[in-house]
Amino acid sequence: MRIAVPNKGRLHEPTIDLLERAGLHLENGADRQLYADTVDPDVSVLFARAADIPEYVADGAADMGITGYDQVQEAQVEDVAELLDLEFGTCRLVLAAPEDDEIKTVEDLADKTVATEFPSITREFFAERGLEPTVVEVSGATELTPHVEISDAIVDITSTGTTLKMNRLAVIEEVLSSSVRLFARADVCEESKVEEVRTALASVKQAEGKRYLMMNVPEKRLDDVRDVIPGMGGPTVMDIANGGGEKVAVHVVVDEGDVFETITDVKQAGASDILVTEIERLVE
Ligand SMILES: Nc1ncnc2c1ncn2[C@@H]1O[C@H](COP(=O)(O)OP(=O)(O)OP(=O)(O)O)[C@@H](O)[C@H]1O
Ligand SMILES: O=P(O)(O)OC[C@H]1O[C@H](OP(=O)(O)OP(=O)(O)O)[C@H](O)[C@@H]1O
Ligand SMILES: [Mg+2]
Repeated sequence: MRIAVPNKGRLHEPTIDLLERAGLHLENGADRQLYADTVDPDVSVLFARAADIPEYVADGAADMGITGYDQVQEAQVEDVAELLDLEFGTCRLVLAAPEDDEIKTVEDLADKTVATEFPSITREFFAERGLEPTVVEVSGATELTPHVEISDAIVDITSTGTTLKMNRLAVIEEVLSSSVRLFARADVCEESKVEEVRTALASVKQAEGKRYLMMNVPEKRLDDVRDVIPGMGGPTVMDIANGGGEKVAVHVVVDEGDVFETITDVKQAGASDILVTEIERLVE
């Protein structure tokens, strides 16, 4: 089973980090190498450009892929299925034109020129409105093109909006909203290794923003503590070895945002020896 992952750019690091946290530690994958092994002898990694990954998965160069939803849509590949939203690389593809221009609506672009790194998505966006502007494909610095008379408007990625602002461009409409996805070729989706990888990555996402709380509670106060715990599926209660049967250990998973309040509440309810730890993975 081979997973295609971004070889550079802003998605590279977070993707490798995610694989590592999922337990798929990379081996022999020094910089600039095309392939890397993982600790799992049945899983290897292929490094590729973010834009090429959907094609590689569809063609069989890899079986699974991790890249932006925008790239998957642009590649127009058939027979690949999305398995998981990895919730990073969050951005929007937007149609934008110079702030001081007379172009204010999608319709204003009917006979105009739009520059983009995403020609398929752009053509489809306009076609849905019965419009067919000239679409010019560029491979970067799209935001400059309206200012050098290559285009009247652009379809490009924005997240903070800084680049658009710097180039005095205003959003006309959102074309697509994107984040990084895990996907696989349809013919391998049912394979157990694919499900294993999906579960491992999902478990990392599940654990994000969660904390594990452990505490000791006098048995007679257990109900009071239980009442103030917001955790998932209720706490786990265990006898403490040599605890004389008077105290029990309570373990619970809570949202990070609830930790502060929960500690105060359980303490008041009689808990002591409270420990808070991070969770690496959580398989529900
Ligand atoms: N500003 C951004 N904020 C969040 N996600 C982004 C942003 N820019 C790009 N992305 C996401 O990252 C993907 C890859 O973009 P990136 O800029 O890393 O590569 P690239 O410039 O296409 O790669 P290359 O350098 O190989 O041409 C995009 O398709 C999109 O999904
Ligand atoms: O809304 P913002 O936060 O300003 O982000 C938008 C910018 O981010 C991306 O470029 P990137 O930084 O990846 O550079 P690139 O053009 O070299 O890909 C994208 O192409 C935009 O130019
Ligand atoms: Mg980029």
